[in-house]
Amino acid sequence: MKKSIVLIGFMGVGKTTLGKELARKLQCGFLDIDAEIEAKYGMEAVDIFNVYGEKEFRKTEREMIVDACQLEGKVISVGGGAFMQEEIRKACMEHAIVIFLDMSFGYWKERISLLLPTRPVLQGKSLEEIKSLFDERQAIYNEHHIRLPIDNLDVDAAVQTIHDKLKLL
Ligand SMILES: Nc1ncnc2c1ncn2[C@@H]1O[C@H](COP(=O)(O)OP(=O)(O)O)[C@@H](O)[C@H]1O
Ligand SMILES: O=C(O)C1=C[C@@H](OP(=O)(O)O)[C@@H](O)[C@H](O)C1
Ligand SMILES: [Mg+2]
Repeated sequence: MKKSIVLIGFMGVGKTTLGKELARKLQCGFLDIDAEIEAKYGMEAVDIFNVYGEKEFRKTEREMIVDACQLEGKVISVGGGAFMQEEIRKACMEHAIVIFLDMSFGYWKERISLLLPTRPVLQGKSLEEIKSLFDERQAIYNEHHIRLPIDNLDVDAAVQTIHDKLKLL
């Protein structure tokens, strides 16, 4: 596998979880950009947003992803907001294989309580506001090479399906 694989999709759809397992199955390296950003600042994303602001988080996210997506043979999970930046979308689409993990809102909202404490972007928002954000973000995920509908798929099934789709490329 020469090109790296970049997993995109809304917060909490399983990019980090599946990325780790996919890398294990493909026997290649795994990079989670949020974990890299958190390691750089020595704090969690919620605190980076509070202390340095979202603008700084997005700048670091952009620099790291533009570099990482040009590496060979890695599975890379990016944050759900990364594709809002055109520079990131362009670099990933050019250099990597972009896989969109596509979950319906009905299914996603069952996961919300798991996500609230660690996702700064969700904090202080009503369910309607989160639904609007979810709908807005779907447009930015339209740029991808492979779409994986992910409702009802457990981690093993999702990894197997991605593996099968990659073989067809
Ligand atoms: N296929 C799945 N089935 C059930 N729960 C999942 C699945 N994938 C992820 N999760 C759970 O959902 C939450 C968010 O997963 P995570 O991988 O962090 O998503 P993301 O990186 O897209 O934000 C975690 O608590 C994780 O354990
Ligand atoms: O959607 C977003 O704007 C964000 C998603 C998060 O990553 P996950 O998609 O892995 O939760 C993380 O990058 C940060 O909290 C911002
Ligand atoms: Mg993640």
